[in-house]
Amino acid sequence: MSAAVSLSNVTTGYEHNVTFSHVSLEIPAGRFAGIVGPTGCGKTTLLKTILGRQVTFSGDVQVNGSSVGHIHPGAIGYVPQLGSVDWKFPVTVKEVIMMGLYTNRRIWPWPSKEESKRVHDLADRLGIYSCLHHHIVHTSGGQRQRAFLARALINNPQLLILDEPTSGVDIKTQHEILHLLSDINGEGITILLTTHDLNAVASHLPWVICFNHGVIAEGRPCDIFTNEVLTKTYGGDIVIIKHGDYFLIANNTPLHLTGNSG
Ligand SMILES: Nc1ncnc2c1ncn2[C@@H]1O[C@H](COP(=O)(O)OP(=O)(O)OP(=O)(O)O)[C@@H](O)[C@H]1O
Repeated sequence: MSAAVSLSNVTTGYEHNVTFSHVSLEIPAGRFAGIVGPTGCGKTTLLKTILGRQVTFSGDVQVNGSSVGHIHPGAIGYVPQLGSVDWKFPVTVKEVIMMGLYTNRRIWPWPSKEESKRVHDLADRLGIYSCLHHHIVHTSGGQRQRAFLARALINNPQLLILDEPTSGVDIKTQHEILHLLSDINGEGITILLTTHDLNAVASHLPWVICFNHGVIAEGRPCDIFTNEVLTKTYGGDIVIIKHGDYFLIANNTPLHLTGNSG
């Protein structure tokens, strides 16, 4: 497999603070990988580095064999953390999807017939056709995630990057989103996402990268999710419950349930 993403000795951060240094990482084309690690460990910064939106202090970042500064804006689809989106902005689901078309620095703002068809086809495929004309504020977390996924896919990217696509939705919607991403990956699109949900990674993703200001380990979840690696990544308090081929990762902090006895 050729590399969809290649980081060589990359150091980056904000002003004088280094977020990670001398990171080297290769994502082969066609991979479906999840990046996990504690809050503030640099996962979003890593994604922004791959997107070419993060100033690097040193090192080299390549996407599909080209330096990240030289790739076509539509070549990477990006779904940001939806927690950072201003939902009061008056747009419909259809307008959110169409925003993806404007990366092409076009002058004419209206979609062509062919682009309109693409918007409708994608909405249909992602299960949001019926809410295309709904204001985004009136949609559910799962529908918003799908709308932004459609926006990211509208230019037929080879690489799809998602920042916490499973946060803020219920377990069923999480599974649906991960199934959908797995289908999209099956069509040959490389997918890289971040998540805090280790169990979702364990059950849906073929590859995991444990990150904490650098790559701690990477591999198949069944090989990588060990006490040793998770302790190195999170600093402890993680237990892994194994049952046959299945495993469950839990926080070791005792849970004190308060009763209603008053
Ligand atoms: N724009 C910014 N300016 C200054 N520091 C920043 C900025 N964005 C992030 N940081 C800092 O860089 C570090 C890494 O942040 P980053 O958002 O990459 O972590 P993360 O692993 O994605 O966190 P989370 O899981 O909470 O989303 C943190 O210490 C954060 O405070």
